[in-house]
Amino acid sequence: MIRTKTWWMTGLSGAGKTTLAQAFATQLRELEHPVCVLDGDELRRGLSRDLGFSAEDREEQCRRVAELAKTLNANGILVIAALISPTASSRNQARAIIGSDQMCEVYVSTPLHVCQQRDVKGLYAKARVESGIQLTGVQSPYEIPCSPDIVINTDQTSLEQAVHFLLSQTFTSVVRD
Ligand SMILES: Nc1ncnc2c1ncn2[C@@H]1O[C@H](COP(=O)(O)OS(=O)(=O)O)[C@@H](OP(=O)(O)O)[C@H]1O
Ligand SMILES: Nc1ncnc2c1ncn2[C@@H]1O[C@H](COP(=O)(O)OP(=O)(O)O)[C@@H](O)[C@H]1O
Repeated sequence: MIRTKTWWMTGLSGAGKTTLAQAFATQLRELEHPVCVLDGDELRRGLSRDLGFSAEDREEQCRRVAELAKTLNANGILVIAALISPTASSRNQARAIIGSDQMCEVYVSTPLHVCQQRDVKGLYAKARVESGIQLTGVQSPYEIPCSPDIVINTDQTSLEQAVHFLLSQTFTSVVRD
């Protein structure tokens, strides 16, 4: 059994958070662990549709997702949160809500130029012509995590390798605990 926890994936838009979160969740489900993916982009279409991308709204988005994660964890469900969570304070707030022992901070460290090349949603192209969109890493800051538990650069690590690494870390930590 894995101790109930939350993997908090932080990184730029296009870094690979959603892709990695979904692939990791699939593997955990195959091992019969109940798991819920909380994706920032998706939650902003419902629960957080009142929020924009000001510094205050981003902090509030992270707070809401952390509260959800805490409740899910308390009900025995593993959580993978995929949020840009651009500031140290937003991630520290999440840790304070979820609990230090439960939260595993995963920095998806794919560099900006790779995210720009991928430009999955066309946001980087839009940011080149619209200065008002406050895109993270372009017009809005992203603070690099100081001491993440895990770092994954999807430019240098395949999806399969990254998921395998996350699984191996999960089971090592169970043995350690
Ligand atoms: N200005 C701006 N900056 C950043 N992101 C933007 C912006 N506008 C729209 N989007 C889309 O919103 C998704 C990020 O939402 P998050 O809740 O993860 O962001 S945050 O943690 O509150 O900063 C993000 O999803 P991902 O690409 O999956 O990261 C974007 O698709
Ligand atoms: N090793 C990898 N891990 C995850 N995504 C990758 C990898 N290599 C390429 N990609 C691609 O990068 C893009 C990442 O997009 P996405 O997962 O939506 O990022 P984010 O959620 O961080 O915005 C996807 O199109 C995905 O197929």
